[in-house]
Amino acid sequence: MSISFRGITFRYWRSASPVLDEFSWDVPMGRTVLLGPNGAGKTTLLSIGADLLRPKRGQVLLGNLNPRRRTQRGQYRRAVGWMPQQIRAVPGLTAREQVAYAGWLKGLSRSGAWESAAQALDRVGLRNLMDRKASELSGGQLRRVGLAQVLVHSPSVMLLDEPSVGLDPAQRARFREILYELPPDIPVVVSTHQVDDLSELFNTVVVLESGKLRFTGTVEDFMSLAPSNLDGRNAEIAYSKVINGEY
Ligand SMILES: Nc1ncnc2c1ncn2[C@@H]1O[C@H](COP(=O)(O)OP(=O)(O)OP(=O)(O)O)[C@@H](O)[C@H]1O
Repeated sequence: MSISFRGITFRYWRSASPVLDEFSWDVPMGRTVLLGPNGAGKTTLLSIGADLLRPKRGQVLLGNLNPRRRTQRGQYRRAVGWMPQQIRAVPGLTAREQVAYAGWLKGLSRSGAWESAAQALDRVGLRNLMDRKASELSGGQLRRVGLAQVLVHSPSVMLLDEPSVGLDPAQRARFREILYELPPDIPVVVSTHQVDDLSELFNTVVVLESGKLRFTGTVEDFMSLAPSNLDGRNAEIAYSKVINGEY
């Protein structure tokens, strides 16, 4: 299912200027990395996609589903997998209960959510900790619970806000594998500041700055903005060129 942002204008309460102004973007299928400086509007954009923030003007559509229509809102939200920057432990729940609860909220049956939670936690490498209270997990482990909360209900679109921050190298590698295993025919948007392994992982690069799309293209197009033979710094150079308007 395709997701698109159409003419979105969004301003935080009491802010002088909008974060997004008449912003439009058709999110491509496959894995897209969303880059951009601090404050560019990445979290705001993804939160609108997850229907957690409501734009003043414009709309976001998932196929024909419009979350502004009350009758379609539930279906829209169930179809979107959203991983926020901060994952909170639900007090009193184990990791498995927390993930199962997320699955149940997204429309799975109780027993389906329970089974699916175990599988999702296994995928993120937390099988042996799934009966531990979520509040007793480390920050990195809790982030993996957050990812499991997305995987548990097999969504039609995934919006992941800085999902690999705080993961140790082995878990970061596992995260890359999970991304790689996702079906190619759903849009997956990953906001990140890490540009080290773009070409292995992503189909599309998007750079957002001051609420505007400064670049959108394939990883090859993006990397070609930097001169060759830079020993792995190509993505950083390409990113700087886009941000400095040098291409
Ligand atoms: N709750 C809020 N109230 C007012 N302004 C906000 C709020 N949240 C974010 N902003 C502002 O909106 C702009 C976009 O913020 P946003 O968090 O979307 O950026 P970002 O690209 O995700 O940044 P980062 O890379 O630091 O996570 C920033 O100028 C920020 O200060």
